Amino acid sequence: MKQETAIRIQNLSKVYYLFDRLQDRLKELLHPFRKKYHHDFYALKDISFEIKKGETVGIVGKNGAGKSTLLKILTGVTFPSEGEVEVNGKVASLLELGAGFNPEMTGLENIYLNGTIMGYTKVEMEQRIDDIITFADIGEFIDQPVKTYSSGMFARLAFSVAINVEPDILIVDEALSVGDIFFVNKCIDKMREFILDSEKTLLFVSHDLTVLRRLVNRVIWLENSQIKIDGEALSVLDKYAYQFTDSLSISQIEKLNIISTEYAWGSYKSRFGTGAAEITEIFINTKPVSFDTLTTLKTHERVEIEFKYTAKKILECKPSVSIAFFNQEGINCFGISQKFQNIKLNHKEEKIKCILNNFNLLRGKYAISIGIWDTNIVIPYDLHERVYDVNVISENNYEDGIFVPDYHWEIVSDTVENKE
Ligand SMILES: Nc1ncnc2c1ncn2[C@@H]1O[C@H](COP(=O)(O)OP(=O)(O)OP(=O)(O)O)[C@@H](O)[C@H]1O
Repeated sequence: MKQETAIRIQNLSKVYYLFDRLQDRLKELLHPFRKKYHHDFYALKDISFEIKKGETVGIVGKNGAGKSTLLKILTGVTFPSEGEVEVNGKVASLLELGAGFNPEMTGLENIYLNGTIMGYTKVEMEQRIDDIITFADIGEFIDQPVKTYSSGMFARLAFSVAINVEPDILIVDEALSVGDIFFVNKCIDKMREFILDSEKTLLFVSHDLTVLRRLVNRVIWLENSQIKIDGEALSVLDKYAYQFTDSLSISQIEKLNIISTEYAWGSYKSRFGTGAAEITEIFINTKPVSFDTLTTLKTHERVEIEFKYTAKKILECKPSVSIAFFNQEGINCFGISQKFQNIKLNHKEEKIKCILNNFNLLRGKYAISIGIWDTNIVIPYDLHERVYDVNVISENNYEDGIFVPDYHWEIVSDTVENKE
């Protein structure tokens, strides 16, 4: 079945008129022969893309790249200078702080105001009001004017309204960054619930690449008002992140390709790299593992992770290898790497083993990434990103959290009982 279009943008540009001096604006307005005093500034230049229903799309780019302008056009807050915009479905948005809210009205009044803007009747909003108030969790402030809210409280209310009005398309612009970690996680869970429905579309702008990795399966990278790359999330995010490493030029970044999509069946699993070397086999505690095995590990036990690799061509550079464990929230619980000065990258198969003497992650599901890289761990040759699933069992019920340090307890007080 052909997926329907949620958003289609064609040759979209947004031009702002910039004036060197304040009075130039007035001079231009009043000039009898319409003399130009401004120069054009393109916040967006000739952007085209299509988003299908059910897609979850992240937008990244440095400050001023044009991300907010794009979302403002999609939500009708501002208009395009050129090009076409087509949006199919009910849109709820969480744009920059304050947008769509009346500061003089209470939180409760603003909920109804937003509902009306979205096309809901008062009765329809009354059916949703309890859910909105419960999720926002801002206590008695719901009856106070929103001008008295902290930025975090404001984001709570705005997100709660946006997610609870059952939109077809949810557009979120960075606003969550002001929320505390608990609220941000709560919002991410809610957005995951939202995108489970294959008809729903999410468009999410963030500078937080970890949050994006957890949420989206496609990323559009904006640079200098244009699309630089539009593609599979993990691949684009990694390329985006690499630009911040001094040692890699943009031309090298362009050469990074997904070498296999063999494992890319979950939104968090992928395999990519330049392909100069390839990991061929992986064993955990001597058992071979693949993308569909689930390995059980026990806290405090010795764990051995072994892998084989071969290089496709002879490389001068000495390789580095890495292993990382991610929990279900996508948090990197630990990552360890090693440079090997004494092995060469050539056609010979090499075997590497990492021994974790006292494995200290606590109960839960984790995904392991394993990679072979250049010496500085900047260019991946073959990176299996969160491919190998493990289930960790912890027998001690008095230990909880993500990991347990190497510890013991001692009684240091000098009481009679203790001396016995
Ligand atoms: N009303 C305006 N008048 C003139 N220039 C504007 C206006 N609004 C935005 N711009 C400019 O357009 C460019 C894109 O701005 P935009 O807010 O879309 O960037 P962004 O990618 O969202 O940045 P950030 O990450 O800082 O939020 C910037 O250079 C900004 O200065």
